[in-house]
Amino acid sequence: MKIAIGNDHAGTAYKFAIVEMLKTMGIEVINCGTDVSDSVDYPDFVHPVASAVEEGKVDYGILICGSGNGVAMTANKHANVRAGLCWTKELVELTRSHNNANVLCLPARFTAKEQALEMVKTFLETEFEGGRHQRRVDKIPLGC
Ligand SMILES: O=C(CO)[C@H](O)[C@H](O)[C@H](O)COP(=O)(O)O
Repeated sequence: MKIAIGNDHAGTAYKFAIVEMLKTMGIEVINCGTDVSDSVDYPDFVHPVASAVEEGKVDYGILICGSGNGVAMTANKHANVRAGLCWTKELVELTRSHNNANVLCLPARFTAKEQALEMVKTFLETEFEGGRHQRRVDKIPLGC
């Protein structure tokens, strides 16, 4: 499995913790985020992750900013990207099982680091249910 990860200055510390965990799980990680805490603009670090998902270069994307909203809004501009903003394990289960999310967006300033790690694990372990959810996901793109 291959994952692209991106973050702004609010998500740097969480990014490093997530990358370390993913590597111990044997997952290849492409780091598209900033590695320092100097102020940056999140879209600059989101588009490379969303493009990698859109083009099928990675299986999933993970994005982290302060609230999670900016990265989610940016990623969802890309075709075939379904980015879900989650702050509980239950929301992660739902965004995978019902929405077939391929990008997980995390709010670093509103969740504990341990909880963020648990949410990433849940994201990778939860399967899309298909069925009625497939029909709905198929209707998400404009023009459908
Ligand atoms: O949460 C964010 C975008 O949705 C970003 O992390 C921004 O950093 C946030 O808007 C706060 O900005 P600041 O420059 O860190 O004060």
